[in-house]
Amino acid sequence: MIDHTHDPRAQSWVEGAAGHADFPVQNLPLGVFSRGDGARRIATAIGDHVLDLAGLAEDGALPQGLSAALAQPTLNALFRLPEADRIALRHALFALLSSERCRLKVTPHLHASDAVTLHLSFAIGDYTDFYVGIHHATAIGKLFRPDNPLLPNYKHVPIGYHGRASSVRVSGTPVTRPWGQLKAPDAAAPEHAPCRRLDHELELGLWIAGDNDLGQPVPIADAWSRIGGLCLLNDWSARDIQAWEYQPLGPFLAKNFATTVSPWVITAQALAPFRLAPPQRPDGDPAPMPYLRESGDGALAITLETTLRTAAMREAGLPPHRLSHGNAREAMYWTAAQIVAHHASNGCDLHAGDLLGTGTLSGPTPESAGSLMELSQGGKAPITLPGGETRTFLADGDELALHARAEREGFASIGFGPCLGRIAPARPEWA
Ligand SMILES: O=C(O)/C=C/C(=O)CC(=O)CC(=O)O
Ligand SMILES: [Ca+2]
Ligand SMILES: [Mg+2]
Repeated sequence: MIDHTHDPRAQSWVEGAAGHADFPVQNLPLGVFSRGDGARRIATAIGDHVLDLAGLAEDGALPQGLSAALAQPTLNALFRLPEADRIALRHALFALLSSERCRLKVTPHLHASDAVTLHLSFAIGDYTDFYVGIHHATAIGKLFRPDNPLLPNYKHVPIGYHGRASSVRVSGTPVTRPWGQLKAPDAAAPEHAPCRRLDHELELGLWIAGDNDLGQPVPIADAWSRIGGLCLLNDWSARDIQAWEYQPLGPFLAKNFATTVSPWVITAQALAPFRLAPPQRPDGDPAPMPYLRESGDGALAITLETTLRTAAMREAGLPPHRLSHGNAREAMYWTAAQIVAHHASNGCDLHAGDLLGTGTLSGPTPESAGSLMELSQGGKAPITLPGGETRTFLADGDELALHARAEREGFASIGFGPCLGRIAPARPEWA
């Protein structure tokens, strides 16, 4: 059901918010900010401002039952509450920000976005990364396993691996080039050295809401109610370390040195109008098993983009260069709800603030590839950048940014805000 918070004609009185590219009043994402040495506080974004929800709640301007959760330094407590509470919060914020009469009450709690620091929005209990991008799985499979690109289980079971929550950081945190055991494709023996094939992976992150007890699966019909919201996620990947270490147990140190997420949680409520029918599965593909069978609207009308700006480009005043563009609907073989239902189908308990990555979201065309490994064809086809530099993988000083936008005819489009990381040089040798 579409409610009035999605009315494309609605506008906020906050200066610069009407028609804002990312944060018009139809978005109302949730996040955590601080000012100076101040404490972390929960906020929403409106135009080029953040609105302090803890402050508004202290003034009694938000539903009373939310005050304790809104006084926390993370979103965990808020996303442990029933979905109805976050719907009530969205409606209250929409009313406060779209009605001119509320200007006096709200204004003291608005802060310019460029005067605040944004933080990781949750204390992340667990992080799991899936592999739902079938075009990515096929392309990267060819590079890692030329004889055996898409493994026979892929179209039956959503493949995933357990990631590492401790090294997830918010957008803007530098990413230090990792050391590792690695083996160049043509080398006879492995060595211990800084990664030479540092890559990004363009993914969506799902923030889990609510809790299920150990032993209690999540039926597919309930899976969307367990998705609190989405963010962008960059699963930085050391391809030379990965190629050497990943068999037989899967990614380990090639992936867990850093994962970057965008700070704002684009809520499930904000995304409701952007849920669409998934693309038809090709003829001959197996139907999903009953526990994964979803009614009609599991795909997401979200466009995706990756940009790169090197140190030399910054120095020369050149803008970021678009590396890829595509969309989530075309990229995802399994939906957000299917990976939640699958994850809990053995009784695994998922908790508010857990993070699930979709897997790399590459489209079917070369320009929509979600990693440099694909864009440079395994390092064989260097990419030429404005200014004349070339890249196969990331160099020190490179700044890689992911962007996403939910877009659909008849609705105000809403942005995610960037998910960005700059590569810092490897540490000096320590051993
Ligand atoms: O095909 C492989 O062996 C490995 C692929 C990955 O890099 C794993 C991964 O992180 C999943 C993904 O992002 O799609
Ligand atoms: Ca990944
Ligand atoms: Mg990672």
